[in-house]
This record gives sequence, structure tokens and C-alpha cells, in this order.
Amino acid sequence: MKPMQVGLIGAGVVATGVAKVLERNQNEIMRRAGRGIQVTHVGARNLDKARSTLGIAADYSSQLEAVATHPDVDIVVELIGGTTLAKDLVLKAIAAGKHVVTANKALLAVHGTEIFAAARDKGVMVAFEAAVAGGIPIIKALREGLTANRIEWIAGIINGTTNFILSEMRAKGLDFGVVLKEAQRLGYAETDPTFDIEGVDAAHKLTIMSAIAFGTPVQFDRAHIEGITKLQATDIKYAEQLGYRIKLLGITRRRDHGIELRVHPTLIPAKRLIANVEGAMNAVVVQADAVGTTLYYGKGAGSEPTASAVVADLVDITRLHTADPDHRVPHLAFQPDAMSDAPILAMDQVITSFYLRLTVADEAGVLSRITGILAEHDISIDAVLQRESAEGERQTDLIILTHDTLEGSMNKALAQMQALPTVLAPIVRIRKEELA
Ligand SMILES: NC(=O)C1=CN([C@@H]2O[C@H](COP(=O)(O)OP(=O)(O)OC[C@H]3O[C@@H](n4cnc5c(N)ncnc54)[C@H](O)[C@@H]3O)[C@@H](O)[C@H]2O)C=CC1
Ligand SMILES: N[C@@H](CC=O)C(=O)O
Ligand code: NA
Repeated sequence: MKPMQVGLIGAGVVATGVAKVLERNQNEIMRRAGRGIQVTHVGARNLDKARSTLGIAADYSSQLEAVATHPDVDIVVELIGGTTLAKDLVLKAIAAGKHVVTANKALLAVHGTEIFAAARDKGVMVAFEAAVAGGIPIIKALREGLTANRIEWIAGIINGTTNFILSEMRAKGLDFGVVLKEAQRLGYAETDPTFDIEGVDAAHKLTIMSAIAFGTPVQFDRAHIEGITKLQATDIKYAEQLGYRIKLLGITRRRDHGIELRVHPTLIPAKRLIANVEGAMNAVVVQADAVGTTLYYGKGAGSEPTASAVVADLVDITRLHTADPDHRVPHLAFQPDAMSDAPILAMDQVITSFYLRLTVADEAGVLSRITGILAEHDISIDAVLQRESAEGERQTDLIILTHDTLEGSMNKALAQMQALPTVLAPIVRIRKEELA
């Protein structure tokens, strides 16, 4: 049988990995897919550069749209990133009856609903395993492997760049900027690395996982997003003293009245496996009713790990290409007419626990005033740590860990505590999850 013909758009880090993996493993891939898969067309900005980085024989063109709609192309692989040109090309490819594979989480988190609907109308597939946690087959796990389950929550380290930065800063005491440059050099970071460090990339991925887990449309604009740029070394140190690690977590959880969707630095008990995920590695914990807790771990970024997921999607599409569209795995796991309208909860409706660091005057009665305010808002305390102040020092650090509470109650308590004359600096608040 004639090989499936692929139009590859983009010739960067991931595209290079795709070319290499397809070439190196072509025999095995053919045995698995039942027919060959070949990149026949490449769309790129700089053709000479693309030819030399990809190193494959194909028709190279700077007319990206022509590649996306070429009559000889069966599957379009979009690897340019961004949400404007990429959206246009993906929709044009779909309209031309092409299946699409993309690693572009930004595109799907923002425009997924429109893209999946267009694909359904045309009877083509849009596959995106590489878009969440790179090489870890988490989309397949959520959409197919766990399909018997009611999923309760997902918590993940889903941005390699920030986990790499936090790990290197903690282990080697390196500077934020130095480690970010190294992450860029290694090909982990987004074109605009603020997407990584401000938590936006993690929120894109979390939005996609949440939609698949709970059968809701993708709603990136409802996600609460905090990155790691305001995190201080002092808090990483105090968290360690209390038996916790701080990670940038994406958390989505089913509650009675809606769904939590949030990305922020989070204290996790150091004994949990996920707390020990270091470097650019990703890990996703899924809590589901029948299977219990499962953990998925692996490389979430980088050329070949991401290509592993892109090529797996190419094989999937090749296998399913002739199947009746109504009997294929739905894009977001649930049938389109059975989607839920559960709302994404506003952040003050979220239930979580907290780490607080207060810089306070070292005098009698301060602790009781603070615990009094927390009690007034029904916030119970899990642990308190007070730094021994040095001889003659008039202020100290007070660290408080709370039990679960409504974020809205904590906001009110924080405003009251901050107004106390004995609280001498802005209070640091980091959320904490026991993940059990
Ligand atoms: N690098 C990684 O580890 C991972 C990347 N991704 C996603 O994969 C996609 C590709 O990422 P990378 O390969 O890392 O990016 P990259 O920056 O290395 O490559 C992007 C390619 O697209 C081309 N391109 C961009 N805009 C273009 C335009 N307007 N016209 C023509 N060509 C254009 C660039 O010249 C380059 O060849 C992105 O959506 C990214 O978020 C997903 C998972 C992991
Ligand atoms: N910039 C991303 C790349 C993979 O999605 C990351 O650092 O995880
Ligand atoms: Na993946």
C-alpha cells in the first residue's frame, strides 16, 4: 500500500525530531501502522536552513498554505506554534480534508472548540498528544486508558522549563536568569519564554486535560494563572523545613458546583513521588474512582521526546484513517452531544490549603492576633514555625500552614492580617496540596 503522505509545516526543534524518528524507526513504524508514513512536503520560512536541519528529501516550499492543502498530502503536521497563522493553516488543512497532527497547546487551549468542530464536520482527525506533557502519552491515558473512570482531579508538573529552573535553583543555587537561558539552549522553552515562567504554557496544557477529563469545552480564559517569577528562595527553604517542596502545578478538580482550573506554585509533601520530579521532567497524577491514583512520568519537552508523541499520532491516524468517523475516539473523549456545562469555578470558590509567611514585629500577642483572625474565618491551622530572631532584632518570620479552606475566606483573612500594624511586609501566600 502507498505510504501515508505527510506535509510537515515548521522546521524547528520538534520538526527535526519528527524527521529523525520517522527515518530511524521507519521499519518498526510500518510494521505497527500497517503502511509507511513519509514526509513528502515541507513548509518552512527559510528553505535552505530547513533542508539542512531536517535532512530529508521532500518538496520544500515557503508557501505554507499550499503545503497544508496540497492534494498529495494526507496528514498535515503543524509545528510552527502560535495562534494566528497556525489556526489559519489548521482550519484550511481541515477544510481541504486533511487529518492534522499538532503539538500546539496554545492553539488548542484557545481555539480547540472551533477546530474540533470543523474536523468533525469534515470527518477528519486532529491529534495532539505532543501538546500536553510532550512525550508522555497522557492524552491517550485520559481519553482511552481511563475511559471507564469518573476522574476526580488531575495535578501535574506540565512545564519542563519551570521545573528545570526550580530544580537547578534549589540544587545548585543558580540564578533564575542563568537557568532560563540554559532551558532555552536545550530547546525546552517556548519562543516567548514568558509563556513558561508566567504559567501560561502550563495553563494551556491543563485546559486541554481538564476538558478531556470532565467532558467540558476548552476554556483557557477561565484558568487562574500564576507563574514562578515572584517565588522567593526564602519560601523554598521554609517549605523544606516543614517537609514540603514547591512545584509549579496545574490542578483541575471536580467540585459539587463546578471545576477548578488553576496553575500556581504549590507546596507538595516532599514524600510524594511528584515532589521529587526534577529537571525538565514532567509528571501528571490522576485521581479516578475505579483505578485510584495513577502517575505518568517522562520527558515533557525536547526534540525527540516530543516527536515521539507526534509520530505516535501519525501512526494512530494511519491506523484509523479508514474507520467510520462516528466510531473514532472523540477529540475531547466525550461525544460532542454529551458534553457537560459544569462551570469553571471563580478562584475565590476554590478549596485549598495555604502556606503563609508573615514578617511580624517580635513582640507578645502578635501570634494570637493572627490566629484569631484565621479562626474568625473558619481557617484551621496545621503547623506554625517561628524563626528564632537574632540578638537585638525587632522582627521575625512567622510561617503558618493551614488546612483546606475556601480561597475567598483566605483572601478576607489576608486583608485583615495585612492591616495589622505588627505585620511589617506584604504577606507571602503559597497554596498547598496534599495530593492524597
Ligand atoms: N520544543 C518543545 O519541547 C515542545 C514544543 N511544543 C510545541 O511544538 C511547536 C513547535 O515548537 P518548536 O519546534 O520547539 O519551535 P521552534 O521555534 O524550534 O520551531 C518553529 C518553526 O516554525 C517556523 N515558523 C514560525 N513561525 C513561522 C511563520 N510565520 N512562517 C513560517 N515558519 C514559521 C520557525 O521558523 C521554525 O522553523 C510549538 O507549538 C510548541 O509549543 C510542544 C511540546 C514540546
Ligand atoms: N516550553 C514547554 C515545552 C513543552 O511543551 C515546556 O517547557 O514544557
Ligand atoms: Na503527551
